[in-house]
Amino acid sequence: MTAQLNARGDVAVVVPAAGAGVRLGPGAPKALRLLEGEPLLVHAIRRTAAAPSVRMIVVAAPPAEVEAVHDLLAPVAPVVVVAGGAERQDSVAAALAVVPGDVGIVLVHDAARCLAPAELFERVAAAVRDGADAVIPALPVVDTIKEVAADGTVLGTVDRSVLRAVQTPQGFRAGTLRAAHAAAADSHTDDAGAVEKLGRPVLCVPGSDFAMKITRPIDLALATHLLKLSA
Ligand SMILES: Nc1ccn([C@@H]2O[C@H](COP(=O)(O)OP(=O)(O)OP(=O)(O)O)[C@@H](O)[C@H]2O)c(=O)n1
Ligand SMILES: C[C@](O)(CO)[C@H](O)COP(=O)(O)O
Repeated sequence: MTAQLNARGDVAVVVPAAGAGVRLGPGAPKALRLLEGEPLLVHAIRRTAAAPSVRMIVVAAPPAEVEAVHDLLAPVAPVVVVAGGAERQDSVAAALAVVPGDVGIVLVHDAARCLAPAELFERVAAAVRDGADAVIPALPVVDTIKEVAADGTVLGTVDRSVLRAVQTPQGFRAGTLRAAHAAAADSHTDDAGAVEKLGRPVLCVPGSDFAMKITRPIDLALATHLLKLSA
């Protein structure tokens, strides 16, 4: 595997970037849409590659865009590009399959969270290095949360003090992530969810407002502003 960033790094980052971006509206696959003139994926990989612990990056791209993504990212950082799958977890599994066996820590990071700073990668990796099997960045929930029936009737108010909004990069001992993916029978929206199903503990560390996920059109507007703050 030649696409090595920092030979002394102990972390591989898997970047699922094969989603369509349906909630963003019609257009190119989401990772290739532009934020201030550059694709989201370029913003994401630039920040990922700036984290000193990162030895290699594997991107799962839309299958029709593998060559184009390789060419796009070549000037940004050395990366391996594989074809993603139908669901996010299929894309993660495809990228994880090419991570060499001697890499001890794997981080999974959404291309859609393209402004997550290098410090966040380091915080998550450090917590895994310190002994946690699985680590997720998370923020407190700021709204009051209601449980609501299909007809709109409120069933109750949830105690938000025990809730967290979860981000990426999520970090894992490589063996734990491989075992979780191998065992995953049903779909999971994040990789920590698959680890939870193994019965293994998952640890939260503080997240970052800059790691917001670009999902809806308004998120692009918010990210444009955040990009100016982070530049
Ligand atoms: N089959 C898929 C679906 C999603 N992803 C990636 O997983 C991350 C989180 O997914 P999300 O933000 O929900 O992206 P989309 O699936 O593209 O969004 P939508 O549901 O609106 O189509 C994104 O970086 C996306 O590219 C992926 O690699 N492969
Ligand atoms: C992995 C994730 O970004 C953590 O919040 C999220 O679960 C992705 O979910 P999506 O439904 O694919 O956007």
